[in-house]
Formats: sequence, C-alpha cells, structure tokens
Amino acid sequence: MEAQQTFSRFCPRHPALPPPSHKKFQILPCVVPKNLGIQRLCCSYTPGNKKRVFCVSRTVVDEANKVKGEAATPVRRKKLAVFVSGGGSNFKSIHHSSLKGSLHGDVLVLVTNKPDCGGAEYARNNDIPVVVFPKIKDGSDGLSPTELVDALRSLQVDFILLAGYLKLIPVELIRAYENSILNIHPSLLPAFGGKGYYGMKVHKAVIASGARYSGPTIHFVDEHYDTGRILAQRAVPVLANDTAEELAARVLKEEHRLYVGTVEALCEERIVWRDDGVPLIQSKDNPNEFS
Ligand SMILES: Nc1nc2c(c(=O)[nH]1)N[C@@H](CN(C=O)c1ccc(C(=O)N[C@@H](CCC(=O)O)C(=O)O)cc1)CN2
Ligand SMILES: NCC(=O)N[C@@H]1O[C@H](COP(=O)([O-])[O-])[C@@H](O)[C@H]1O
Repeated sequence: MEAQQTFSRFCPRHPALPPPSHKKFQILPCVVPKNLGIQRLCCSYTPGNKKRVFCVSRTVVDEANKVKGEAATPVRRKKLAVFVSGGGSNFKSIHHSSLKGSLHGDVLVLVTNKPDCGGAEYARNNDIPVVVFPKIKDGSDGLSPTELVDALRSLQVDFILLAGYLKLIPVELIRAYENSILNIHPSLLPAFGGKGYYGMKVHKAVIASGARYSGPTIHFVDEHYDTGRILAQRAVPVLANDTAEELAARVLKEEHRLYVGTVEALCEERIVWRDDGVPLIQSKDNPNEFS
C-alpha cells in the first residue's frame, strides 16, 4: 500500500521520468523491496517484455521534491565493516575515500582471520577496531558466527565489504545481512571463480587459459564462493607476455577504482534491483542511466 501511495504521489506526473506516452517505457507501480535501504518509487518496463522492469530510486523523488520546491531527502551516512586476509589495498582505497569525503560512509570495524596481516596493521594504525573471525584454532582469539553477527548489529553496520578475505562467510552472516554483503574478485566471473580461486591462483589460471581479457568483478555474496549476483565488472587486457604478477597489478589498479565507485553508489542508495533479480548501479549524474 505504501508503495502505491508513494508511487501515486510522485511518478505519473514526474518530469524526470519518461512521459507515460513514451513508446519504450510505461510506468508501473512496483513493490518496494524490504530492508534493501533503497526506495523504489517508480518502475517502467519495455512493453511486451514484462520481465524487464527498471526501477528508479529516491533520486527521482528528490528531483520531484525540487520541482515542488521541497528539500531533497538527505541520504543517511552508512556504516561499513570490511573483511580482509592480506595487505588490504582495497580496504585502504575505501578508507581513503571515506576520509576524503567522496564516499558517504565510515569503516567502523575491520574483520580478519589473520590478525597480523597488513590490512589489520593499517586498521590499528588508523584507530579502526580489529575483530578476528573465525576463531583461531587452539587460540582464545576470535568470534563465533553468532558473536560476529551480534557485534556487527551492535555497531549498526549497514554493509559488509569483503576485500581479499579468504574464508567462507557462514550462512548466519548471509541471512543477517541479506543483499548487504559485497565481494571483489580478480577475474570476470563466472570464469575463474569458486573454491581454490584466490589471489595469484586466479591470474595464473587466466594466463594459462589464453583468455585475452580479465578484470575485477564485484558481486553480492551468497552461501557459496563467487556465485552471488554480479553488480559491477571492468575488462582489463591480458597481454601476450604477461606474467601473473603483471596481470595482477593491472587488475588490482582497476579493482581500487571499481570498488570505490561501487561502494560510493551503495552508500548513496543508487543500487536498484531489476525485476529479474539483477542489481544495477544508477548513474550519479543521470538518474535515468543504469549500468
Ligand atoms: N559465502 C561466501 N564467502 C566468501 C565469498 C563468497 O562469494 N561467498 N567470497 C570469498 C572471496 N573469494 C573470492 O572472491 C574466495 C576466497 C577464498 C577461496 C578459497 O578457496 N579459500 C580456501 C582457503 C584459503 C585460505 O584459507 O588461505 C578454501 O576455502 O579452501 C575462494 C574464493 C570470501 N568468502
Ligand atoms: N577470491 C578472492 C580474491 O582473490 N580476492 C583478491 O585478493 C586481493 C586482495 O588484495 P588487497 O588485500 O590488496 O585488497 C584482490 O586482488 C582481490 O580481488
């Protein structure tokens, strides 16, 4: 009902949306999804293919408010948890963007299975609390899955970002943070993903396969390794004489750009879900453009 009321208030006469007579799109009310942190207020579909429903997010509502002379709805700053197992260069890129102000979120906690890794050291040097997960064998250190969920909830973490984390995220965390956990993988999934595909193993496999392109994939996390919904990818050339290290460096540079841009969209609530379950990123500059 709420979606209908909201929808009827904004969409049919909203100037930023294709006019109802627009041949390509017709405006349809859509159900506002639960707890995705995204307001979906207006949807449109290509006639004859009802499956492809595109929804626009609160940006359209803000435009509507502007037209009516009302202030835009301020987007709440998001609370982030980052999970690492190694050097943490993606974590550092995200943290730098948060400090710079381009990323509308704060890293509240660093979670790692390797408390001595470079990412954990950077966190301690920047006053970011470090939590060990999973428990270290025979050690007192570390949380159980339930303890980790409780800790993240008590910090009111909105999103979890995996960045070179090499352990399987348990189903307790997946259920507690549905559609709110992202991972970055250093190949163009679904190729070269799954158990055993991490770090240099991925780049060695790409080169051995003769693939001419590789690149980072950012996806939502489900119970299995690398099978969640793909949100963003960038293609990177594989050169004939590339070593795995050279390819890794080229892909990593693109990872930093892609992860920061994707998390910026996440924090600004510019992620929308197509009716067939594919997540899209809404352009910051043009609310009618999605990628
Ligand atoms: N539930 C999920 N957990 C994790 C995912 C995911 O998609 N769903 N992504 C991984 C990250 N990852 C690829 O992006 C990945 C990491 C590790 C492995 C792997 O094979 N790990 C080895 C153990 C390695 C080690 O302990 O040094 C293994 O499980 O045998 C594959 C893919 C993070 N978690
Ligand atoms: N399958 C998971 C995986 O291989 N992740 C990869 O680990 C590296 C972590 O680098 P970082 O610690 O410098 O961010 C990154 O290349 C990331 O894509």
